Amino acid sequence: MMSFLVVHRISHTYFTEKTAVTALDNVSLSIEKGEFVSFLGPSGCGKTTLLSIIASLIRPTEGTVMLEGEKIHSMHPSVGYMLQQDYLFPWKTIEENILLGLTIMGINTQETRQQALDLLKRIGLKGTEHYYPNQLSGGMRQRAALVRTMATNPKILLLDEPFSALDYQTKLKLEELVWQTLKEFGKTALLVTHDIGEAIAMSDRIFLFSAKPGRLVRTFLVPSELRQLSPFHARQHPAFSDLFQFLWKELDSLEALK
Ligand SMILES: Nc1ncnc2c1ncn2[C@@H]1O[C@H](COP(=O)(O)OP(=O)(O)OP(=O)(O)O)[C@@H](O)[C@H]1O
Repeated sequence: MMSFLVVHRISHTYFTEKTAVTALDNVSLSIEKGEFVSFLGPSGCGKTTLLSIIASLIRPTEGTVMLEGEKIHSMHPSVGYMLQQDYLFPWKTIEENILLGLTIMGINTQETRQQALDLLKRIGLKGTEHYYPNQLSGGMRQRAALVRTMATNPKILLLDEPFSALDYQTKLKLEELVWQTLKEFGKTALLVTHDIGEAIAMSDRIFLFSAKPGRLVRTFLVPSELRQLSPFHARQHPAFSDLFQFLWKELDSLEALK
């Protein structure tokens, strides 16, 4: 049976006037429904490029992406994207920001509105509906961005370093919240991160990339005792530090190659 998401022989070269940069070289991988995977690798290994290709923001030089057996060509309502910056519109309230996605997708109904506002309450933003983004902290804004991404009920969430601009404490709390929310709704998620600990704490599998050109080097299955635990608890498990050290060495040797 075909996997939920299939990335097949993707290569991508950015052409500028003077140069050609091969960001990805023949990357193939597949992800199952409900899995949480991370892309880990040195800076410039093409993680963001691959995410943008999956989101159809970039058309790859070669290769295909299939979601549930169908080729993805253009921006797809089944794919939700969450970035390092929240990209909330400053002139719209939190509620308006969240409902905007529903309107754009043509699914702004009483039911979808209610679901989005319920999720907003559940993740601790009750009472902020009529605030403007600049009246909230960075962590609160990222939570609002999560609700906005979830509101359209995407089948897969692409998370491009959504925690990296936050202070450490807020980051740990948000990792926990995102993990729990996605598990509860049975979502499939793909996280781009530089942070080895974050990748281990959140993922079922980790894809390790090398840079220049970006290649998929190895895939690691996170041990089941860690996978069952939420990120906060996984970080305290003895198996966490073993895997951390192992991945640290792997990444270090890839950095040395640069
Ligand atoms: N629009 C662009 N035009 C030209 N080159 C680009 C463009 N976007 C990315 N690149 C190059 O492609 C390579 C991969 O970039 P990408 O942003 O995908 O890597 P990354 O692994 O996400 O990096 P980081 O972890 O630093 O965000 C880099 O060498 C980068 O300089």
